[in-house]
Amino acid sequence: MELLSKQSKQAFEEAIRYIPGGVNSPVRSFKSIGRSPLFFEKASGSVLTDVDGNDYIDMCNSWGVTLLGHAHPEVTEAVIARVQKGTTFGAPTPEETLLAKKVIDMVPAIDMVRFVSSGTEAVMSAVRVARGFTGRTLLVKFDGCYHGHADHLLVDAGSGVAETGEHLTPGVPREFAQCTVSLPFNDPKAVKALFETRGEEIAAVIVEPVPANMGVVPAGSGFLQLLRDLTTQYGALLIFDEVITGFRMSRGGAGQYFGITPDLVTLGKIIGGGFPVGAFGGRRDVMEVLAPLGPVYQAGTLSGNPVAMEAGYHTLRLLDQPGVYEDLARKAESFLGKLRAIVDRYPVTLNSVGPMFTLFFHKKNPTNFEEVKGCDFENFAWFYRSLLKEGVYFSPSQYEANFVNVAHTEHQLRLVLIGVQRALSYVYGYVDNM
Ligand SMILES: Cc1ncc(COP(=O)(O)O)c(C=O)c1O
Ligand SMILES: N[C@H](C=O)CCC(=O)O
Repeated sequence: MELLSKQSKQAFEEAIRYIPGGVNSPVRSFKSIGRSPLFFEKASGSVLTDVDGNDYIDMCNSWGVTLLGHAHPEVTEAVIARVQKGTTFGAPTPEETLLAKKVIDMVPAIDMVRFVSSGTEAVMSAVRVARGFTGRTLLVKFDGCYHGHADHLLVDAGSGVAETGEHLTPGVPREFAQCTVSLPFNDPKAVKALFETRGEEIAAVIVEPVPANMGVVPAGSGFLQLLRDLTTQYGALLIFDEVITGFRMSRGGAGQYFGITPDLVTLGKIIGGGFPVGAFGGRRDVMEVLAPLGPVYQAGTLSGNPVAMEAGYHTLRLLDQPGVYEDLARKAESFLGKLRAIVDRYPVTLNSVGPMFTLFFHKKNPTNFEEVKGCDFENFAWFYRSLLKEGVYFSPSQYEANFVNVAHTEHQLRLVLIGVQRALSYVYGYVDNM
């Protein structure tokens, strides 16, 4: 059965004439899926509607943004009211302090916070702060983790960079990349060896506490604690990149979930309530190096934009109602248990932490980037195309995560399970539905 996507195809043909590859961020091009991308018209709750009028249950959630579901009425109402009063002033507004107080209240590791306009900016700025604070240069990251597209963070990165198969993207000077060391994830020996030889040069270790940009790959027991211990011992900072895990793994993010307090935290996605927002925060003495208080420069015309702040504040306020995280955890556990039972019948594995998950077309649960690279990408693409026909929208790459959100109903999740079951049976039962 063919998915009716005439309007999406036309929209794509038009877009590629004006926008490189027809998209403004590479993974959404469906390059690794082997078909043209869908173009979307609207979304509500957990249902996306494309320009041909097809509905999909959304497990991509705009790459993890829409934890409350799309177009939550209370967030929408607050945003409309704010827009009517002017959308940007390039000057401070009380909304920024309101959101800052909420973030500091929810995330134990954050004493002070600054807002920017994307996750990339948040990470780029946090790394600068770490270098300014320590007076050191070297940044340690992990293969397959993605921290946005700032030059020195694209070394052996996950997400769309992984699809290129390149160690470093062209356009980044080698000299910049030499300021970053990327180590295999879940390899304590490699981390210890680097600290023993270059510990005094290391400004910071940055890690996704639940890596999601090589698909979801959980940290092994004690790995995050080792990073905490070594950074403390050598006077380096520990940065948790919580652009995905923040306000998702728990009220206080992954730091609180794992009981580890980093020096700096980067945030994005959920914090903007669907608008372009990022944030970085952490220890007061570290954050105080920032201009205008201290010497480390960082700025942004639209930073702290009042509409985005309003959306973010109401999103966090709604997430912070009693029982929200408990209900989400219960729902995710029940769904993922059933999903596991389905995929166990195929040469496919499920990695999950909390409400985040990836189906890997691999017989063994991957524990690092090299193992993810061994997946059967052709079968993933076939599965993905089949799943779209079942009305389910996963993140369109083997190197990405999917999310159970607050808005998913039991019925929708049941339909996802049925869709996955049918899509897998097409792939492995060799039933031709193409
Ligand atoms: C962990 C992580 N850090 C940073 C980023 C960069 O965020 P943005 O795409 O908003 O620039 C992303 C996602 O893109 C991410 O998943
Ligand atoms: N993996 C990225 C974010 O988490 C995907 C978003 C993008 O690159 O457009």
